[in-house]
Amino acid sequence: MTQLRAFRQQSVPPWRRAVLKVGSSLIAADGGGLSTRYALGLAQFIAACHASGREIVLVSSGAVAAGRVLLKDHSGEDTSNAARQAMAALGQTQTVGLWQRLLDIPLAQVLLTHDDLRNRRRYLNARATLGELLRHRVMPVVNENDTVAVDELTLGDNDNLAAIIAALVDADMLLIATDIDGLYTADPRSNPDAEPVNEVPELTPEIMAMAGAAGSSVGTGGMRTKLEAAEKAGAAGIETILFNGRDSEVVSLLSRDLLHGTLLRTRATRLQARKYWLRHVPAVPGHIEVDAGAMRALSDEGASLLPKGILAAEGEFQRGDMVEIVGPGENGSLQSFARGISQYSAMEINRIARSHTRDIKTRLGYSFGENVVHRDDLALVRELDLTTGDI
Ligand SMILES: Nc1ncnc2c1ncn2[C@@H]1O[C@H](COP(=O)(O)OP(=O)(O)O)[C@@H](O)[C@H]1O
Ligand SMILES: N[C@@H](CCC(=O)OP(=O)(O)O)C(=O)O
Repeated sequence: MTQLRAFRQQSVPPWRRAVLKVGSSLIAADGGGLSTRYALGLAQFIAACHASGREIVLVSSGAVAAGRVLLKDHSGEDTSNAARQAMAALGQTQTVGLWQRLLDIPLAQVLLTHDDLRNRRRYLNARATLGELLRHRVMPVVNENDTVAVDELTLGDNDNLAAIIAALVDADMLLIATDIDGLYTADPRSNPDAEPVNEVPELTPEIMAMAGAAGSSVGTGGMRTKLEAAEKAGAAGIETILFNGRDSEVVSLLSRDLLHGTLLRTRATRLQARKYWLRHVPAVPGHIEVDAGAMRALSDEGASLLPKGILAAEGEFQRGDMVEIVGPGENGSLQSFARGISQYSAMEINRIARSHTRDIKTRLGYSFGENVVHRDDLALVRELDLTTGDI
């Protein structure tokens, strides 16, 4: 490749929690299995972030590339799904092992499929688990659950998964480390005149058209899936950074919040995006009725809804459903003043209504946490009226 124009230096917007996606092209050199060559610099970056109190969820590819080398004698050039899935299963332990060797931080393996995240109950469970891990300062290392996710394995799309995880954990930033300096106006491997794109204020069809396929033999999605990921993250109000994880100087500057790469901005703020989403997810028939104290706490104090203030649940909704929250209105009537995602089904709520949070476990035999509706999953009707939806 001829010498391309360099990316200029710019500041990284402030962040505290980020999802870092590391592609196969970084932890598995072409065809040679796993290598610490580039992973080491990225691990140092992670360690520096961790030491400064920041939180990172690592989405690491590389399982297939790692497993391929180990299965070589058996599979040869076998590219059937089953063979690739076997490679992924074999390579996954190696991938997490590699990160654990390089990092003095406890790591937790999390394998997910897109299907898991489309299912609202599993989505809540995954969110709770990741939240709990981060609270304990453990770094989750996420990959697709390739054993069951044939679609993902065919498409090889950890970029999009990373964006969904970023929204799931309410990250401030999506960091995508790859084998190229950033986005160019065209794939530089076939267009030597391609120009660097330092900043994308908004993802337009013209920008999307710049993306080509994967450049290396181990990478799968190419620039296209990275831009799709940025679009998804952007819709959740999260900005994306693309940078070259092979360039030790670039990685080390990133620890000092200096970027040589592409910053993909979003016009939506996280709050706007969340309220927009809360407004547009259809509510199921049914509601949670709360007392005047809970209504005040939710409306005026920004509190989450606890069982103590709940009088009853109506309808047959399930954990993860969006429901109306009603409280005392004029002349003894009920007034709908908020909507939110319920952590408990209607049946469960009726068993824990009026009780103290510490009694949830005794009453149900299990607990999904103290909040029946978490503040982040709740929007007041008056806020929804103010939201224009124009984001
Ligand atoms: N417009 C573009 N700008 C930069 N890279 C591009 C572009 N279009 C296609 N690419 C290719 O995308 C590759 C990165 O994607 P990929 O190989 O899937 O990496 P990873 O394993 O990190 O996911 C680059 O090496 C490059 O060849
Ligand atoms: N889940 C698979 C591949 C996922 C994938 O998206 O790969 P990449 O394009 O290198 O990020 C693996 O770990 O090998």
